[in-house]
Amino acid sequence: LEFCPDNDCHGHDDTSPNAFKSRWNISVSNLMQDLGQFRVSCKKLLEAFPIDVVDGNFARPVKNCIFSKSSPTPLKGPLRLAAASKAVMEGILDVDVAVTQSDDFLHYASGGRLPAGSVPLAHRYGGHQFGYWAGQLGDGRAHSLGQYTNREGDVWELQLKGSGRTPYSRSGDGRAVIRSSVREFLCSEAMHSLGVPTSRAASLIVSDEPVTRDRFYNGNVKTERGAVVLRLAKSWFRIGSLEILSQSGEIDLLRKLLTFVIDEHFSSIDSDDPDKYLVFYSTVVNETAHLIAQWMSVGFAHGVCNTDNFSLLSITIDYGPFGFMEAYNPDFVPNTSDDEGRYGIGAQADVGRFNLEKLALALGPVLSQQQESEAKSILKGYADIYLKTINQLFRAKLGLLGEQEDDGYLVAFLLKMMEDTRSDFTMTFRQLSGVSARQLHNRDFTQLWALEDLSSHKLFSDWLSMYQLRLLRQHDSDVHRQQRMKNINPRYVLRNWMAESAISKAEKNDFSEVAMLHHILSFPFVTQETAEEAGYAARPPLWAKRLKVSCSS
Ligand SMILES: Nc1ncnc2c1ncn2[C@@H]1O[C@H](COP(=O)(O)OP(=O)(O)OP(=O)(O)O)[C@@H](O)[C@H]1O
Repeated sequence: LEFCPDNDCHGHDDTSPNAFKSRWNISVSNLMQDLGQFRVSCKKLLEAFPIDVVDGNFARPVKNCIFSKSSPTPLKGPLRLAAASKAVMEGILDVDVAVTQSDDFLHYASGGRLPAGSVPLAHRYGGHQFGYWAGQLGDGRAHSLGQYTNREGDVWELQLKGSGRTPYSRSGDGRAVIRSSVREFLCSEAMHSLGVPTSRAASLIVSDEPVTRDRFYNGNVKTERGAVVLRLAKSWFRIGSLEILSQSGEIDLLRKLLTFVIDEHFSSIDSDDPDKYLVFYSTVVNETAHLIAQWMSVGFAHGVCNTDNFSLLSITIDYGPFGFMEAYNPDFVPNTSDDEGRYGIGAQADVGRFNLEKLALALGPVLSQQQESEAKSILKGYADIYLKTINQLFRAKLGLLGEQEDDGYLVAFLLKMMEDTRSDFTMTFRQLSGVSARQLHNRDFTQLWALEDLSSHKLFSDWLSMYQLRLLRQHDSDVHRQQRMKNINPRYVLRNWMAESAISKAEKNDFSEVAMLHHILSFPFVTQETAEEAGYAARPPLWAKRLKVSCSS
């Protein structure tokens, strides 16, 4: 409810700037209304690191730098604003969201014009992809515009994604299509509202520029259209940012980057501590375990957990072929590109450990032998941190207070029944949040479709008796339990079919459904009339089963 003053918010359809202003009753006096005043700085990044200044965005191997200077290639017009996040524009960038309606904004947010102070940069990184070292990757279609320090004093790094070739584009065209850009815009904002650490998205601009993609890698090449997302994060550095320096023996630069990241983003680490890299490692291990547990608690499968997509700040980055699990299935794979299920939902915690092992290897050259062995012990603790966190999160999802001996069993029992009955992950927890003790007692699940599915399990009554007993033992009011549960079990997540429906309209320049989803998913815990009418909490439509998500973007 962060940005909505109306506690009973049932969604709002009118997303025009005037409607925004009257609805939120905001004062725009201290928000920038003229984009000419918006200023970023690249000073810190330019001063901290050697920069590759070779001119031109031609693909090449790059050495001894962290960034290359690289200018965006403006999207070919006509340009259209497909979506803007008021929360990001006003809450982070101090800019009145009404300016997104201007012609100027279309150019600033798609690479045609640069904000004051910007020296656009492409970041050099590498990574392990699907288990193997892939060598130099880097921002092949993203440009960092610079850092913005907002009124709160928070520093955010702005990036355009889909803004043209860079030295890291390899054989790529530097573009992103509407389909994947709508997904990134909607999902990163939705994840924020779910309380999951993530990059943010300010806007989505679409163009008529033709972009060809072989969507399912089957030779069926189609022309789509290019789009650019203006996105931001406190930092875009990834595990792969360190790996490339370590792999290519650039150890001074590795130290420099580590010092920068620690000084800027890990304020609790003492820069004089001889174990600072180890403390840094331990923090990333801890936070990555938490992040993946949070993904699991909302049924989110990232889809491409390569080390170049794992942030050093442990935020979710790179929204590609992700998916929210519907029917509960620990083997759920959100896309058609991962035949082996390497990045299936149930494999994410293990893949997290694999990536953290690669991080430890990348740190190897700056660690003593003793520290390297301590890093190994730290990684051994990862599983415990993950299990402790996930148990906590799932206990909370069931409304349990404190921790009792059989809680783990109660959760595991429920998940097994969900797997057997293929009950919907999101709605099973959500509907459990809404049932009273009396309804539980009477097994009254009328119109609660996910619970009806679940209760078809032959052991459901046994589980329910255990659950009721557990609730009775915690001497909690029914109302409080339900409220707690409703605040953490979302009613709406970005299901693939919802995104697909909005995308097919956006591809015809109708952005109404993107706006509606964006708004609804900003309040995922609040029942909203528009969302109910759209069927977002109903059983997924049959056509949803035929949908496929590809990695091509
Ligand atoms: N169309 C493209 N043109 C140039 N480079 C590309 C293109 N698509 C992907 N790449 C590059 O391939 C690598 C892997 O792509 P991936 O899809 O994981 O990243 P991304 O979505 O482009 O970027 P990010 O992780 O910043 O969101 C990255 O180095 C990326 O920049």
